[in-house]
Amino acid sequence: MTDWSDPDAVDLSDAVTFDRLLDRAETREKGHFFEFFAEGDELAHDPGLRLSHHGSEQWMGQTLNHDPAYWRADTARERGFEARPVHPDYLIACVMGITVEDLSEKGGYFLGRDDVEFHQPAMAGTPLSVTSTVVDTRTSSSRPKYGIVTWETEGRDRETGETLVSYRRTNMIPRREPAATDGGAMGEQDDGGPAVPDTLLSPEGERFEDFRRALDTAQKENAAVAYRHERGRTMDDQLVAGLPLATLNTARQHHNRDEMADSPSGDIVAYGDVTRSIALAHARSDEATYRERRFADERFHDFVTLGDTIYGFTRVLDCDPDAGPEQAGAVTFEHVAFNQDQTPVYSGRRTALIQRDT
Ligand SMILES: C/C(=C\C(=O)SCCNC(=O)CCNC(=O)[C@H](O)C(C)(C)COP(=O)(O)OP(=O)(O)OC[C@H]1O[C@@H](n2cnc3c(N)ncnc32)[C@H](O)[C@@H]1OP(=O)(O)O)C(=O)O
Repeated sequence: MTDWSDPDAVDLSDAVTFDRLLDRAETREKGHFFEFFAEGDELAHDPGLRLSHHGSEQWMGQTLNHDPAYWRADTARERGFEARPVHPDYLIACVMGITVEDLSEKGGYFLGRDDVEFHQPAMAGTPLSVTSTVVDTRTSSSRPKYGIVTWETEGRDRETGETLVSYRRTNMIPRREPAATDGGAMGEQDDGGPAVPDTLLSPEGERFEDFRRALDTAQKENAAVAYRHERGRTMDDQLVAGLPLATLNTARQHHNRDEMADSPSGDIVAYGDVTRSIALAHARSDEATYRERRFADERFHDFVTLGDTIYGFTRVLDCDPDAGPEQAGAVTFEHVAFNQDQTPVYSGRRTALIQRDT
């Protein structure tokens, strides 16, 4: 009988032999199918990511986030931070990146996020501890090969236990066995198209008062405050594969071109947090941000692949002069990331503190 543990028993460098072996081999799987998740389950994510200035600066540079408070200690102190924090987009991308191995590595898509709250600034050197709870699971009525899972996730400082960021996130997750569904229903089409305001106003400057004046004017004129941002950023390898890998995000969608060739996108797709961060950077370049507060109703509407260019569009929804410290007021925006074909790929509501006139 052949001793198959003998290193010379099979020649692994022979392509025909190797092909036959691969056909017989079981794949040691990563990630979980939809059926794994049950409401109430708690998962502790274990990768050892430590926030760093290097990671934050790499993220900010690549996504065009140039707010000096996250680059320079003196501006950080002027803005009321004890020390220079890491960027909140990098923080949330790291917290979510760590969870991918347990929650979404099997594939499927990141559909949206809600109730994003930044509890306190996060500092370089902080080791992360991240936990998630399954809050909802349901069958997708339109895609029998997928289920839809919602988790609540909290990212904490592993040493102090303090919560840094929390959110509720929804993904499409492949099922091990397809479900029987009616294939989904088509919504009714409106021939006339939705109503849009005749006039879109832009704030004259980048301070809280500029946004407030523009909103006041818009209300009197039956207009909306909404504008485009000029910059665009084309998705290259560094953005699509490099940044998610740097956050330990193991989703194959971002770095395995072989697997993604047969998927609906036909190629690797950008990490939703990268797409979002680019559109937010475009918006922040036209405002005097003081602090990020929260995000709601974030949705990822379409794929972003290599070579797509991401632009930004912003609508101003509300200005609250009483919600911030002396130096700033709270503005709620709706931001949209769109591609070179003017197709929206991300939208979300953001409340940020914007500096007042000095
Ligand atoms: C991280 C990470 C992964 C990523 O970052 S992946 C990159 C970011 N995400 C994407 O690129 C996804 C882009 N979106 C799409 O391509 C399409 O939305 C998609 C997923 C192909 C679905 O297109 P549809 O036209 O079929 O979209 P529907 O609006 O009909 O939605 C399909 C079902 O999903 C439900 N749904 C959609 N959004 C949400 C949401 N925010 N919350 C809850 N449920 C949502 C919708 O109700 C539909 O349900 P059915 O029962 O009717 O199927 C990572 O690994 O985590």
